[in-house]
Amino acid sequence: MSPDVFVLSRPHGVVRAAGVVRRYPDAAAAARDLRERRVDSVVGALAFDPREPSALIAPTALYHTRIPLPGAQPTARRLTAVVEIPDPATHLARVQAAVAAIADGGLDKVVLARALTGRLDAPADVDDLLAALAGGNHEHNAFAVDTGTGRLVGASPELLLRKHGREVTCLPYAGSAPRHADPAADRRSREALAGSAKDHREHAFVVEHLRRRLAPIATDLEIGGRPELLSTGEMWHLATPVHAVLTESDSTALDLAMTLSPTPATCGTPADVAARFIRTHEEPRGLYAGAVGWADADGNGEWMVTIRCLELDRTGTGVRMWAGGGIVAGSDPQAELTETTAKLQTVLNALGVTLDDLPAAGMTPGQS
Ligand SMILES: C=C(O[C@H]1C=CC=C(C(=O)O)[C@@H]1O)C(=O)O
Repeated sequence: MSPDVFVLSRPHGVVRAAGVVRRYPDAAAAARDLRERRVDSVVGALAFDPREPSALIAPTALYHTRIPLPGAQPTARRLTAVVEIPDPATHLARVQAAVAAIADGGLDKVVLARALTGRLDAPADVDDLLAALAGGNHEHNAFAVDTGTGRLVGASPELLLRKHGREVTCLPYAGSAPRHADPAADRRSREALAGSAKDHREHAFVVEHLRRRLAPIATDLEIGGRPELLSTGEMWHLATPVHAVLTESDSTALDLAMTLSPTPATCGTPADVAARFIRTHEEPRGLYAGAVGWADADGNGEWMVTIRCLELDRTGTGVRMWAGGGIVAGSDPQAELTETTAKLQTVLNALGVTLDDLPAAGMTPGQS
């Protein structure tokens, strides 16, 4: 298994970290040590709920290369003892409850997630998994974090922030439609998303959150007009480029990640009401739906929204994966369940597990 405690592959290159100087479950302590240059860099994962433990590390060394990870074909595996958390009927009921809460007022958007756990027939090698994830999307996105109890591994397309000096770029994603192998069906799915008022509403909450958090700390703030349509191997998404120049240069990329995360791409609007809804209805998310990335003491770094991911236990056979979707007025529960299944395909494909192997899970493949 890889000796690296952290790997982030992006289209512009790979950042790796080796060795552990210190582990930080407390993100505020890591951010303070980095700001005060007590450590040179911090890598890892911020929890979704700031009150839950993060998995941050001050590593011995950080390495940058300018080439993304090469992709590789997944190794075929079997996943057994599959459990869906919650079961599909409960997820449908939660979506209905969210739509009702939105209709009652006081909540505009909430992102509801579900998890799937199981056991692989052979331990997953993190390097193989990273290569399969990087090979599954045209940007070669992939990440892996040593959490202390296992590995968090995934391929998030969603850039929370990239910071170089005072320059910041973000690429928020929200609004989704599944990809299809048949080009005509794939085009229809893309066009349906482009014309979906519900998905554009869902997307706008994320952009508005970034505007509100960045405007007070930026001299320049440019936000794209109509969202772009971008794709992963499995999904179409609406995405809006954001560019900001920060007023001051003292804050690090980790400080900024903590200011921006979680966005309404994984939590909701208003944030406190959505977070309460999630806490009441869901099992704790841990690291899913937080942020994963690196930051150095010069203030630079890059953080992705922690989606399209799974956690492997120490043995490399116990696996938990998640997918969520934004619920707004007009969301259809069955379509939301299908969307989470399509999003789970990112990690299922990389694991070499097919839906046919999951009859016990009651998962319904997206139409193609
Ligand atoms: C919360 C997830 O995706 C987010 C990112 C893109 C599109 C999303 C959506 O359309 O709901 C979600 O906000 C996930 O993949 O688990």
